Amino acid sequence: MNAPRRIAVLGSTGSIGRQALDVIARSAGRFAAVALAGGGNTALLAEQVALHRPRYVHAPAPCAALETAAAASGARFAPPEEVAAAPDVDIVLVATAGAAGLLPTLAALRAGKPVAIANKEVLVMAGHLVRRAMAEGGGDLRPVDSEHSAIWQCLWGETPGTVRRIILTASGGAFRDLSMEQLAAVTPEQALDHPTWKMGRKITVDSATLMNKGMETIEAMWLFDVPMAAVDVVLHRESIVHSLVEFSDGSVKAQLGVPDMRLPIQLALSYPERMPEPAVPLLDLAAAGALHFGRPDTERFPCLRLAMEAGRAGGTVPAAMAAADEVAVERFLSREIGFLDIPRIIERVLEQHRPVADPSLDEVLAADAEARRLAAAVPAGVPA
Ligand SMILES: NC(=O)C1=CN([C@@H]2O[C@H](COP(=O)(O)OP(=O)(O)OC[C@H]3O[C@@H](n4cnc5c(N)ncnc54)[C@H](OP(=O)(O)O)[C@@H]3O)[C@@H](O)[C@H]2O)C=CC1
Ligand SMILES: CC(=O)[C@@H](O)[C@H](O)COP(=O)(O)O
Ligand SMILES: [Mn+2]
Repeated sequence: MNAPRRIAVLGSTGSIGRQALDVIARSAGRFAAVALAGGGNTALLAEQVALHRPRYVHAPAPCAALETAAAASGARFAPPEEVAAAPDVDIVLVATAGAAGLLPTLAALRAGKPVAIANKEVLVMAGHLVRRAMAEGGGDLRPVDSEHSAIWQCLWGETPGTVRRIILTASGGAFRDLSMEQLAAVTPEQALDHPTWKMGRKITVDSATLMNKGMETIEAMWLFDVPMAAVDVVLHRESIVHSLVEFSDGSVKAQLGVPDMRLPIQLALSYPERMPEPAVPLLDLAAAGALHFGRPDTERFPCLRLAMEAGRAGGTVPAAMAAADEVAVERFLSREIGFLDIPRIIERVLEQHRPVADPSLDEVLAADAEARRLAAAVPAGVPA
């Protein structure tokens, strides 16, 4: 048997990270977790280190249990940017939430590594820098986000230049059937109750506002090198059709499966091979019965429109939007603002943002910091 692929799992304590470790543990030695990086949940990270015995570990503030587990397993503390470029790492899975994924992604691509990219904020903030790092270092991106994994698979074997339209499916999130009046009164607990997927808190709220889908339109532009005009969104309640590609001749291809992230995670790690065994329960279409499709409503869910406009504007606008969204979602989760304040705050921040075209990394980070400051200062309940 071949030596295992050595995987750095950045964000190993999160929803994607934990599922990735499950995929790795079940891979019968095809994959090994050689680096683990978490955030504040150092107790879980310590357990993961004891189980997977990685070479590298990282947490912003390690606890005693993590220090002990690392020493016992011979793991060395190293920052994610160093791990991402280490010669004894074959693939970097970026499953850190938010802006923290940016520097390791750039480091891995500049070092010529494949990056299994779950973190969409990285592409939203700085897709142009990501593509530049790929060109400089020769690294490549393997989409983990379910829709983009679907599109990736639909494109395998197709002739470049034949894509007419990328069609992203959206579940519609927790509040897809609510009126504006009802949306004004929803709680964080209700927002976190996603109808089809089990995910981290931030992305689950983004799904409820349709910001997740908006960010995915920008993610698709950078991953598949298409303009926003070639990206479309269709509502699909069941999350079984993960996305579609329409080709020049009118033919449409889709990828289907049960809503379970272990499949796209596994595929990004095994590429270009498919694993011999399924990572997830098999799809039973007869049991599913009916699949539904519809148009998204940007009146009730303006974040989709805001994100698509930001994607068209480019420069620092998507970075400012993503940063404002991160702050607004955090404020909503801590009950400081209402659900409908999320798009209002983002819109208010974007009105005040002074865009920079083709920004440097420093300019992206400055736009991010300024948008966070502005978003924290917008009071609740202010009309856009
Ligand atoms: N969950 C899903 O099914 C999907 C997720 N994605 C994307 O994948 C990414 C991760 O999502 P998800 O797993 O749901 O998120 P989670 O919130 O569950 O996990 C986030 C991970 O990032 C770590 N983290 C957060 N902030 C920091 C920081 N400042 N520095 C270092 N580490 C940090 C967390 O550490 P800790 O928990 O220890 O604090 C955790 O390991 C997101 O970008 C999301 O959009 C995309 C498609 C599907
Ligand atoms: C699993 C995954 O890829 C999520 O990004 C998912 O797409 C969220 O569902 P929504 O379609 O509700 O945004
Ligand atoms: Mn997705």
